[in-house]
Amino acid sequence: MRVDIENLGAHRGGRPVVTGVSVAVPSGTVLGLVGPNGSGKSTLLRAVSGVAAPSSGHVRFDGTDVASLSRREVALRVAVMAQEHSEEFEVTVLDMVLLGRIPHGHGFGRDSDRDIAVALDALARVGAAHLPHRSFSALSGGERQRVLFARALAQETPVLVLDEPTNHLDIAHQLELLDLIKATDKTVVVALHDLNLAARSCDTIGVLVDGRLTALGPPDEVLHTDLIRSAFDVDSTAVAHPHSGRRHFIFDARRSPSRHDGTAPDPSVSAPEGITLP
Ligand SMILES: Nc1ncnc2c1ncn2[C@@H]1O[C@H](COP(=O)(O)OP(=O)(O)OP(=O)(O)O)[C@@H](O)[C@H]1O
Repeated sequence: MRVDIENLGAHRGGRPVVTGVSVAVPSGTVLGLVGPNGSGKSTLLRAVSGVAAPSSGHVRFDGTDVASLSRREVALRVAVMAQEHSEEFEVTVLDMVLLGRIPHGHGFGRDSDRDIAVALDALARVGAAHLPHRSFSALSGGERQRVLFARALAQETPVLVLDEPTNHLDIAHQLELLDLIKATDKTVVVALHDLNLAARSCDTIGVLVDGRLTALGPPDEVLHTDLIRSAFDVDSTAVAHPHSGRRHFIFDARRSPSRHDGTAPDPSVSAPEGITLP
């Protein structure tokens, strides 16, 4: 399912925090959103998933404006994994994943054999096949995160909106989850903080700074040392991965905050021998 974000604006706490964002996400591709803390990634994702109405612009799923859809119609199209979770109530892991089946007319004890099979399969896909009868509130942060991703998968939607889904995950589970995202035929919009993992996992990268999309394109075109310096105030060195040849960043130092001051790249910074700068 194609997702079109058109000239989107969004408020938070009565204040505009996202302005004029336009991105077309072709069906089956992964758009990664990166940007500093507070740059508006979660706010944009809330608007894209229909959780909060945009203050201006449109989000369309295969041409249909999200604003024209009922909550159930939205939930049949997009599954959301939010950053903050308030799911502290006592439920088993299996029941938590079965909540993803509610838009299909099931859930709350009316689960069919298929619903349970879908939920167990989703748990197996995120490496949580051993957890279904545990209490959700007694899980570790990383286990919870994987269960919530399983719930999103169990919703069987063509679109996934994921806000920092790798939070709390150990490196093996980060890679596993991102590989699952990459392998799925779903359309995915995902906020990520790790630029190297984002480059590895996303077809397109959008960089948000102060609520505006400052760069958009394939990872190799968008992510470079100047961009990292201007968006994050961080000096970095780009190296070619010895096996894949893919560009990889080593983060050298936090600069004193200087965003938007037009600071030119420091000419004294050069590549160590054997290292390729972009
Ligand atoms: N509930 C809220 N009420 C008021 N302002 C909010 C609320 N949530 C976020 N904001 C503000 O909106 C702006 C954008 O926040 P948002 O959470 O979208 O950024 P983000 O890029 O997802 O950040 P992070 O990387 O820290 O998760 C920030 O200035 C933030 O302080």
